Amino acid sequence: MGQKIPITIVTGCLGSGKTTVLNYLLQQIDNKRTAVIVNEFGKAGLDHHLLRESQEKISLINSGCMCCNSRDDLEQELKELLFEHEQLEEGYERIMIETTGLADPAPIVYTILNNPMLQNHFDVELVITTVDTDNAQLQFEKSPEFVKQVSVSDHLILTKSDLVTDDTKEMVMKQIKGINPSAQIYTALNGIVDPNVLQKSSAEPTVHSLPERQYFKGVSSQVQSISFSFSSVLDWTAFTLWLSLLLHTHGENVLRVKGILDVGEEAPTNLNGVQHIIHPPEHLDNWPEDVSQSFLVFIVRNLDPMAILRSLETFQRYIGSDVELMEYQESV
Ligand SMILES: Nc1nc2c(ncn2[C@@H]2O[C@H](COP(=O)(O)OP(=O)(O)OP(=O)(O)O)[C@@H](O)[C@H]2O)c(=O)[nH]1
Repeated sequence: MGQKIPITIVTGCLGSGKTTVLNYLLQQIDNKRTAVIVNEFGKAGLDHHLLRESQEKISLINSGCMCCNSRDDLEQELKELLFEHEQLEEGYERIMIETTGLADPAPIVYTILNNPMLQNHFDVELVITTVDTDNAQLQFEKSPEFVKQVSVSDHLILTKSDLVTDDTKEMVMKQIKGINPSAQIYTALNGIVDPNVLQKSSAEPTVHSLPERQYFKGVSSQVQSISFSFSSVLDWTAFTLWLSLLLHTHGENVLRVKGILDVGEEAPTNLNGVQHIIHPPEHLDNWPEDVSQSFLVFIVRNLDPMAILRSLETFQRYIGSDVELMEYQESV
């Protein structure tokens, strides 16, 4: 089997600038080797037309929101792209999926990870969320999807900052850091963004720069993050058993879990999960700079983070290492 084809999911609230950013990025990369799947809500899809000018291969899934009811479509679309990929002299280098503004990205990731065939050929490498700075305040308060999109993202792109004051931009920045301290933040002006936004950083996840506690109201008020460190090598089997039990019971409320774990090999294992979905763990080549021991970060909603600590402490005998609380952050 060849290398897996990386998938980038671009999500963000309705009208937050996903298509604008995607259009720009497609002009910056070898778009002949990039396939784009656009999922639009409603029968008359528009974004794929906007993208078509810059793009050879573009598919539209418009039977509804992909996270709710179009997962079969997505599966089918990816299988077709794989078939094409194998026919092409130089196959696809990357697949980009633009979701509807209503989408919770987690089920999309789940569709891919839950299908052995897709899992063998595709790797969900990045989730990118566009954040409309002008509307972010309202979305924090009113849209649980928005909070989920921010929570599960690797990279966040602040859009439309030309429409707001510097103070508003600063506040939105603090709010999104409060929800997802480890995401990297970029800014786009009318879609123009640093193309490195498409590169997964080797330093992710980062828990060393957790921001100060932020205060704001809204849906995000129930979102909290907590991180732990481990003093010695972890027993991987016991650890995954513990994590499976936790996610089985509380998966809905665990928006994100990330970690760098020492499981007794030369370099650590990168753990990455979105809600109850855990990506296949990735063996890193080296320890990232500034990281010398295992750590784990959770972003949770409606779940007492201290319950995770207590549970870990109960299990630490089996996991093989003492656990220590690193950071605890409430978004309220
Ligand atoms: N002023 C300003 N307008 C922007 C910026 N980025 C995008 N827009 C505009 O915002 C509107 C919505 O942008 P789209 O890229 O269509 O947003 P979208 O997220 O793809 O929209 P949906 O697919 O409907 O969810 C368009 O009119 C864009 O021109 C920006 O940085 N500044």
